[in-house]
Formats: sequence, C-alpha cells, structure tokens
Amino acid sequence: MSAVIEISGLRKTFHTLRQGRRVAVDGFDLLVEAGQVHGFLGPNGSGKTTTLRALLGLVRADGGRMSVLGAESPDRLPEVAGRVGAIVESPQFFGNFTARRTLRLLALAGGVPTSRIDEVLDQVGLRDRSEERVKGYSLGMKQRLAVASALLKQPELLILDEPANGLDPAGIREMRDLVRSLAAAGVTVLLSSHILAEIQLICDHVTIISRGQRVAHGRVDDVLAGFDQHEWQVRVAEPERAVELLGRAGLSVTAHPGHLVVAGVDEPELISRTLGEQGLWVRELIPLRPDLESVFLELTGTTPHLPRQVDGSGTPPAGADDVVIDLDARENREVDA
Ligand SMILES: Nc1ncnc2c1ncn2[C@@H]1O[C@H](COP(=O)(O)OP(=O)(O)OP(=O)(O)O)[C@@H](O)[C@H]1O
Repeated sequence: MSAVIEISGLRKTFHTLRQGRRVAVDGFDLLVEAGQVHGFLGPNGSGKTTTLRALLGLVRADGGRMSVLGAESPDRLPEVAGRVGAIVESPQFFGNFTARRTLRLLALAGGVPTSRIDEVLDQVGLRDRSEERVKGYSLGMKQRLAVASALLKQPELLILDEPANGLDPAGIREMRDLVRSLAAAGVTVLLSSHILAEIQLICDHVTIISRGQRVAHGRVDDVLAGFDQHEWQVRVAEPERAVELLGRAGLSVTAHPGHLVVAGVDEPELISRTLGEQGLWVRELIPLRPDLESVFLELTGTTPHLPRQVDGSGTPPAGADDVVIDLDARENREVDA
C-alpha cells in the first residue's frame, strides 16, 4: 500500500511570553496509507492540531520530515493541494449566505466546476436545506457544509480535525455515516478525535499521541489485541468454591460482585472443564476484551485502572503483528491533569 501521509520525527515548540517554552510535538511519527480511515487519537493538548497544522504548512515545524501524497511538506505542498481536503481550523461561513451560495463562491474561487455543488450537497445530505441561510444551521449542519466545501475538488485525502466536536449524538452519527460513505468511495481519511468510541466505530487504523509523542499505532484490532489479557467473566452458583478450584488448577482468578474474572486463559474450555469435573457448572462465560478507551487511558496515563468491555461475540481479535507500542513513552509518561 502506498503512503499518503508520512511524518517522521516531527518537532514543534511554541514560545509564549506568559508560559515560556512549550513543547507541543516531540519527535512524532505518523504513517497513513491509501484507503485507510485513520484515527488520530490523543487527550486535549497532546499535539494533534499542531501536527495537522504543521503537515498542512499552517505552522512551521522545528524539525522532522513530512510528506503528503508523496510531496514533501511544506515546500512541495502546492503540487498536491488540489488532491487534499482539510478542515483543521474551524471554518467560518457568511451567515447570510445559503449553503449553495457558499459552495458556489468556493467553487468559483477554486476553479471547480459548479456542477460539483449538487454532488457534494448530496454527499453530505444537505441538498434539501441548501437554500437556507447558514446562520440558521445547527452545528452539525455547519460541519457538514465544511466537509462539503472540502469535497468540492474531489480529494483523495481528507483530513478532519475533531469533526465530532460539539455535536449532539445525532450529529455525531451523521458525521460517522458521512465518513464511512467517503471511505467506501475510496477517499483516505485522517480523523483526529478524543472521542474514543467514535474512532473505534469508524476507523480501521489508529495512531495514539500523548504529550507530543506517538505511544501506539497500527490496526485498531491489533492495538486492542496488544492489550488483551485473555480475561473471562465467569458466573457460577458457588463462586467461593469456584475460586478455590480454579486457583488450585493454577489459574489467576479474582472475585467481583456477582461474577469471577479469570485471566491469562486462551481456551475457555479450560475453565468450564476445571469446574465441571468437580460438579460445578458454568452459567456464563464471556470474553473480556479491552476497548480503545481502556487502551487510551492506560497509554496516556489518565487513569490507573483498565475498565473492560464485554464483547459477547467471543471472536478473538486479529494477531498483534502490526501493532507497535512505544514502551519508553509509556513508562516515561507523566499523568495528565
Ligand atoms: N499557537 C500556540 N501557541 C502556544 N502554544 C500552543 C499553540 N498551539 C498549541 N499550543 C500548545 O501546544 C500543545 C498542543 O496543543 P494542540 O492544540 O496541538 O493539542 P490537541 O491535541 O490538538 O488538543 P485538543 O484536543 O484540545 O484540540 C498544548 O500544550 C497547547 O497549549
């Protein structure tokens, strides 16, 4: 697969009068390949927007190499700008203009045929409302108009910084459907967010940033698999006896209200056989898989605990071949306030 975005060793330090020197991005790497819907995940202030701004030439990097669609950024960015759509800073629209008039203005300014206007309005689901003034739009509709403006030139790559920010659940769902339909149409999408569930629902790949450094990257399934402790939630009629039997069989078991958690077990038969052979029948046996939220919280240090998500499918995640977890960054992390 070809690289659509490559960043290696990106550094950016801001100097402000009040706060002095602030390292926003510190040797950061990112690889986005063609066809991916790539989630760029990190807590507030971890460096996501700075990275995207540097990539797009909106802020000057202090070090590192970047390329977009094979062109070095920022020097050769103009060569590929027509193939990239990006919404990084909150777009401002004229409130008194309709969506159609807004897009017409942008199409004319960008040399895009005006026949594209109806196509992008359809793509973002705004055609029915396109004659209304933008000032009457909801935040979600404004976001969709922003995406429509980025789609005018039929980009191969779409970069969205926090597209779900400020949206209500219905708006988030609309944005999710929109990103999925763009991905299905072959657009490579890089999407920054701190809404973990969103990333898990939309993205196939993820890069996690914490304090300006990459702390994990790879296929979402593989990143999750890297944190899988092979735990099972077990319900039985006599939990105390079950703890004893499982412990005697050398299994790691902890008691929780109403259930037990057995860790480090690949095959659930081991649990049911150990208990069944002593006449203790398992009522429920559920694999506990880590979700992106628990992985993110562990990597970025925002909580010491690993909440678990119950995945009733019982399907083991894919192998962890592609996932890379930067252990140095993990161990050296500081706790976010
Ligand atoms: N123009 C600036 N001047 C000074 N400091 C800045 C500037 N832009 C960003 N920073 C600092 O750089 C760090 C990274 O900020 P950045 O906006 O890139 O984070 P982020 O991950 O996008 O956060 P959020 O999710 O809140 O948007 C923060 O400490 C921020 O205060």
